[in-house]
Amino acid sequence: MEPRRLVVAAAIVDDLDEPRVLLAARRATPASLAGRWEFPGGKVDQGEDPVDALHREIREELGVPIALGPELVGPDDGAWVLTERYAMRLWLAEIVDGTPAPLVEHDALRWLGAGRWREVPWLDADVRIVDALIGHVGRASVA
Ligand SMILES: Nc1nc2c([nH]c(=O)n2[C@H]2C[C@H](O)[C@@H](COP(=O)(O)OP(=O)(O)OP(=O)(O)O)O2)c(=O)[nH]1
Repeated sequence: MEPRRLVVAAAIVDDLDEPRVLLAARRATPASLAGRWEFPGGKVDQGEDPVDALHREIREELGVPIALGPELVGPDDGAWVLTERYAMRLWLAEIVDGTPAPLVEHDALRWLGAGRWREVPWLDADVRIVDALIGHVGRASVA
């Protein structure tokens, strides 16, 4: 079987030192995923460094530069298996400059406030990752 293709994504928060608000993005494509929410990001190109790929994807999708915080290390060799075809690595991040916009692939962005991080219909594979993120951030105010 082919190894899973690596996807990289960002859990963009208002403040890396004290995260309270999380940015979720609603997929516009493909039809099978449209209307579900995810962490912005995308596939790592052949030979591309994963961190470089993440900065590139966020620039393309949201139009803003980000600074990365810690990685939310997953249980599958450090990654989070999404499907038979994809596994994802996820970093906490904050926006360095500007206002994000749903430029491609997404048709809405939403800042989820404290206590509301589960309140959108995340992609199936993301539900346990959101739970882990809440545990990692580890404050009652976001749980
Ligand atoms: N970006 C992202 N993809 C996710 C998440 N959860 C999840 O199951 N996926 C799936 C959806 C897609 O099948 C795959 C990532 O593909 P993508 O469409 O975001 O990749 P891309 O931006 O490079 O798109 P493309 O130009 O290659 O079509 O991973 C998530 O939180 N963020």
